[in-house]
Amino acid sequence: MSIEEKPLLRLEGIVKHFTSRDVKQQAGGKKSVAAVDGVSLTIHRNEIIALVGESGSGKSTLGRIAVGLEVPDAGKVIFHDSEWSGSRKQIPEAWRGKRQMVFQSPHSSLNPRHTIADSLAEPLRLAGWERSRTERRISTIMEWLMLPEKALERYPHQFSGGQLQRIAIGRAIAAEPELIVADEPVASLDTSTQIQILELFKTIRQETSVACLFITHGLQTVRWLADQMAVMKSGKLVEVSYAETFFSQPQHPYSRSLLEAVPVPDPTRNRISGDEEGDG
Ligand SMILES: Nc1ncnc2c1ncn2[C@@H]1O[C@H](COP(=O)(O)OP(=O)(O)OP(=O)(O)O)[C@@H](O)[C@H]1O
Repeated sequence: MSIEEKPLLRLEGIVKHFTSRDVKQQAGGKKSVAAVDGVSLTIHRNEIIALVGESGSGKSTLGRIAVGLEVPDAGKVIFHDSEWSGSRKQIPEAWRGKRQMVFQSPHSSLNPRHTIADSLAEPLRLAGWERSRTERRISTIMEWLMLPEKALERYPHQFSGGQLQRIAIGRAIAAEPELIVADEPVASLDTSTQIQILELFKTIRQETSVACLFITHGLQTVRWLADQMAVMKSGKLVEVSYAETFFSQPQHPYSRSLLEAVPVPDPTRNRISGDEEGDG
């Protein structure tokens, strides 16, 4: 895979504070925690960056800022050549639908009363796609998800957790976004199901030019998926390295401690073939 030189998204000096209720009560005044504290990060088309770090280090907040779900207190979000640092209402119209989020729970993005066909078609309808193009796109996505066409008429409760997460990812990529932020998309799944989701991200990368910021606690999860590893600690980015370098020669002491704490198996030895969940 070749990564184009021109950045797709640049985060520059991003700062985000939250007022902590606990701190406020203890100190009797208004205090805040810096969830993100001066972070700059660049992502290119077709690139997968894994964002790792301990719980509370600011990964989700940075991801939410990258897709426009959270407004930074300071810093700039630059998408292609246009820049945003204001309120959510001021997000440039041309950015609409170009950045999508995948959440840990697929239930956050799938309506239990909608069929899978409706859930996949909705973003395309909002983007103004015509019917025949919509149908072709949905067929393609179902192939990537490895689900049969007949699954389109079913409802979320008729699928396993892993299948639902694949469908939620399919919905996120349906209208051809340029960036996906996936926030712990495999955290609640068993190992073989996790591998299926990671395989799906690989397929999406092969078939499209979408970039992905993949937030995870699990270093072993992203070893064979990520191009770059970005490591957050206490709201700051302490290392951004190519994955190969990161796993062989981590630069920052915190990266080394993360690697020491987690066994990193060779995923090719655990790879499964086929879909253990059947066709739903
Ligand atoms: N809406 C909010 N209101 C108040 N504090 C928040 C809010 N969102 C995040 N925080 C705080 O900001 C800090 C960073 O949180 P964030 O969820 O971004 O970290 P994280 O690295 O994604 O953690 P995790 O891996 O546990 O999801 C934490 O101290 C968290 O409690």
